[in-house]
Amino acid sequence: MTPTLSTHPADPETLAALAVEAIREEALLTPKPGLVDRNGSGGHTDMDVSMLLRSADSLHETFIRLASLSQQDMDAQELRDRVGVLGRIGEATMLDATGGVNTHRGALWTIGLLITAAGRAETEAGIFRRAAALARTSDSAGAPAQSSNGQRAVRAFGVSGAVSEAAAGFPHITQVALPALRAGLRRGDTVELSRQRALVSLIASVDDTCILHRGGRSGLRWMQRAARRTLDGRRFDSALERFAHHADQRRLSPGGSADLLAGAIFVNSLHLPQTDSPVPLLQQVARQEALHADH
Ligand SMILES: CC(C)(COP(=O)(O)OP(=O)(O)OC[C@H]1O[C@@H](n2cnc3c(N)ncnc32)[C@H](O[C@H]2O[C@H](COP(=O)(O)OP(=O)(O)OP(=O)(O)O)[C@@H](O)[C@H]2O)[C@@H]1O)[C@@H](O)C(=O)NCCC(=O)NCCS
Ligand SMILES: Nc1ncnc2[nH]cnc12
Repeated sequence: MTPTLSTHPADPETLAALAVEAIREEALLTPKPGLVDRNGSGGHTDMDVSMLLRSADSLHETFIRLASLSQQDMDAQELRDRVGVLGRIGEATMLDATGGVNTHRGALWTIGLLITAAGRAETEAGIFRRAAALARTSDSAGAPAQSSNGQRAVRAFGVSGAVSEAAAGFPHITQVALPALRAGLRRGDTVELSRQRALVSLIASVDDTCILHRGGRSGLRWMQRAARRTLDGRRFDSALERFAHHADQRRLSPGGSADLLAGAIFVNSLHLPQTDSPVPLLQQVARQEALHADH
């Protein structure tokens, strides 16, 4: 059963359970273009859905420890350094759980920053602001020693990758994924359909270094145009199936968009007020009701 958030500031256990659940829900969402889902391995040869679920579960302890940081007093630099230490332990634990396959490095980065921020922030805007400030603070341990596919793509194509997305306050979550997700739910679409539309909206606009690494600039252009056509077409569900089929065949995988979708699902599950203005009493009551109605 999906965990519920009954108090705020939230307790680390609940936040961690919601974070793991968000990553599991992204993995299970089917169909998805190029990504691992319940239908198969998409454009990948070294992962399947059970590996993704195992990887998500392996991050639970790291998320508890990240969320707990906000309960301790420390300055911004110490907080960033401790997040870095926990993040690297989390990456090693994930790689241990997957036999060395990079399943969720990006998800750990994105949700790791968001969960650290969520331990203290009382609004959604506050979470993104705190997470961005954390991402902009350099880690005293320095940059990761090993050059990644993502870093190579950032250098080769001059795009902004996972680090810049976070430093800018996750604009693709706040301005693309969350609005698409919520518009779908408001229209009465199913949760699954709303998440699929949010994912395809992300694919249409993110400079995803996973796609660039596999397919170069032309691969990214093809994915973004196919995503746009899928959103604009009349039958979203059949267009999505065709998109998924062709992306799988081309082995173009939007791993960055998948991680940002998981981040959006996580933040949405917190049911926090979206802005910093004082929360009207009625809204507080509505939030409590929403939390209880969800489960
Ligand atoms: C700072 C870190 C993020 C590491 O820095 P790095 O520069 O190495 O990061 P990147 O590689 O650039 O990005 C990391 C992952 O972020 C996802 N991503 C890609 N594009 C975007 C984007 N535009 N916005 C947001 N996120 C994005 C992506 O993750 C997914 O892809 C992974 C699979 O990719 P890959 O390894 O290339 O695998 P394959 O395609 O399968 O390879 P082949 O088979 O073809 O060889 C998968 O994990 C998805 O999650 C990027 O990979 C950060 O990690 C770091 O500093 N860590 C240190 C600890 C720390 O401070 N942590 C703090 C928070 S806990
Ligand atoms: N569903 C998925 N398939 C492949 N890589 C991913 N990274 C995060 N989620 C993923």
